[in-house]
Amino acid sequence: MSVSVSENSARRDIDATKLVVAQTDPSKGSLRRLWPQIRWYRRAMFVAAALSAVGMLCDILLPVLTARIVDGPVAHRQFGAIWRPLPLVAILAAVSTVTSWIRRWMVSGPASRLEVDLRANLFARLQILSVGVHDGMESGQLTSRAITDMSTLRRFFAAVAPSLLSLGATLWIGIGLLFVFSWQIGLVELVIEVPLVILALRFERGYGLASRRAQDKSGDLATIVEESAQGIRVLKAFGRGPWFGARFRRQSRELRTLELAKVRLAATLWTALNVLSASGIAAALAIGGYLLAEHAMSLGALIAGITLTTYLQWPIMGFGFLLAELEHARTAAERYWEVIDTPVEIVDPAEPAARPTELLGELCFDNLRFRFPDAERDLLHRISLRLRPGETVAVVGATGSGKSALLGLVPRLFDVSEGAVRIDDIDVRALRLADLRSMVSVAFEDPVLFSASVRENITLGYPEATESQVRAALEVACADGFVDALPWGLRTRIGEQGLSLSGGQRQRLALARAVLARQRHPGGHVVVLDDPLSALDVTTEKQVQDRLRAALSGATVLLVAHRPSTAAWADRVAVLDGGEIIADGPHEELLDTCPRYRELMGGEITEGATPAPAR
Ligand SMILES: Nc1ncnc2c1ncn2[C@@H]1O[C@H](COP(=O)(O)OP(=O)(O)OP(=O)(O)O)[C@@H](O)[C@H]1O
Repeated sequence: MSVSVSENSARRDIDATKLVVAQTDPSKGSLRRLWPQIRWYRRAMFVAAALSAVGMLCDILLPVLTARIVDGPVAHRQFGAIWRPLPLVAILAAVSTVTSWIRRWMVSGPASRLEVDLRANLFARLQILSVGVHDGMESGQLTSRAITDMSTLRRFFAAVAPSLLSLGATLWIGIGLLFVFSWQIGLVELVIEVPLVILALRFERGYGLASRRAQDKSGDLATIVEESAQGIRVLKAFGRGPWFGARFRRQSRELRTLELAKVRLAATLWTALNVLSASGIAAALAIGGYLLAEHAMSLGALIAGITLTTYLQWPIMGFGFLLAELEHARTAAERYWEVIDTPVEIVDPAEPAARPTELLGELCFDNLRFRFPDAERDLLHRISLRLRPGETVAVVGATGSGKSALLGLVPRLFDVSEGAVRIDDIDVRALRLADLRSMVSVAFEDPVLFSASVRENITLGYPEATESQVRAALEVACADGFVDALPWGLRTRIGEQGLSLSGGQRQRLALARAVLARQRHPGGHVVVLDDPLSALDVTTEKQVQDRLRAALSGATVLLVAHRPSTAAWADRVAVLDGGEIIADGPHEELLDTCPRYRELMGGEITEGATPAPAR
């Protein structure tokens, strides 16, 4: 795969992500850390909260008007005057309805944009995280973070956060009004707030934990679905569909248990809130009835007090629902930050070296040592190898000897632990990643294709390639024949990971992609090929090799070879054994002089083949 993709946009995204991390303080709560990122959205959120509060206030003022009517025209039997406050009642009802509509309409656009922005941020971060970090991440977890968690955050900022703000305001204004009508009823409602706050705090802790477990589990479930879709051939061939199905059912049942635990917690809270608000209404009725009997309260005030207490039932109950949503959002934000906070190990240097104006393509591995971050010992050590500009060198070694890792050091998929990889005498770590990757084209043994057209897949490293350049690259990879035979030729969309193509066809498209990326830089260029012809039959391999030689003329090529035919094609072969290069020379010469090489090339077995030593 060529890695010189959309360099400018990648650079922009990287910078944007750095900014996000710099602006946030990891010691703060996960939702509070989003505050600087949603600066542009805050106004919409506060306006939405204000509109929501206005709507609720209108609803609260209705009982006040009712009290006026009862204590005024009704008490004084002036029935003709009853109609006078009615337009005001209609206006309050209309304002409540209209503000609710405007709030939804106004906030939906910005909230969706916020979701898109956060998702883009997450994706940009994933793009710059190193291959090693990706190796340790489950694809389903990433999918659920990028899709479900971001939707949860949108819902939170669009509806939950404004409602929480307005609900708090409504509760306090409602209680204040209650005090106006009757301090006794107001006091009852105020006392109810104390257990409410205690309940909310306890619920928050328990529900937050349950919500985190459930969201993680749903990521695990997504991973199983993705793995089963990608590995459907293996599962069918080995008849292991039922086994995978049982795994899926087990995880589903675990998710159900976690979700039920959440429901139980929420149900307990809602029941407690119900009891609290019903107790409030009962107490208000008892106190109000007593005061009315004692002539210490008017009938209008009693009606207003009871209606207000009943109305405040909704904010109290709604509080429970909003708290649950708040916990979902907090968990979603936590999972978002986990990705954003993952350290980026492979980054641009602070002061990058200039890209050589005329690249010669000399590639040098300078006494390097390499160990995977989570590994206990070095995979490669004392590696020194120099490729002259335009030279083709094959790396041959036993399976697992570190050939792919060695190749991955060139475009900085991994970084050396010691020593250096240099191109034209410049340490690859001194170059901007985008510059480096535009100087290096890569094709892997396991070709990755995307669910896009054949053309889009091939031009990944050179989107502006002309039709004739694309055709030339296809011809080099001997892929023109089968591509022409596809229903829509180059425009044919291939399935996810190119699964509708054979292994050899996919490999040839990946090779065409690397060849095309090389054409973008006609001068010196470095091409890294990780055994890209392994799935081809011998005749096609020979044909591709002949064409590759012409197409890659002038480029420095480092390739992994397993077969003698591929090794013989190179100018020189480096034999990797026990983490070191034990021999280096032309294929024929090494066959004569290096027993280990003979063995690797399928000759006689020699004694003392060395595994990578412990370091
Ligand atoms: N991200 C990683 N973290 C730790 N170890 C890894 C990682 N990736 C690969 N390895 C290990 O490093 C060793 C070398 O892997 P590498 O893919 O470079 O071998 P290779 O020589 O290319 O093998 P093959 O010929 O089978 O493709 C293997 O033992 C592998 O398990």
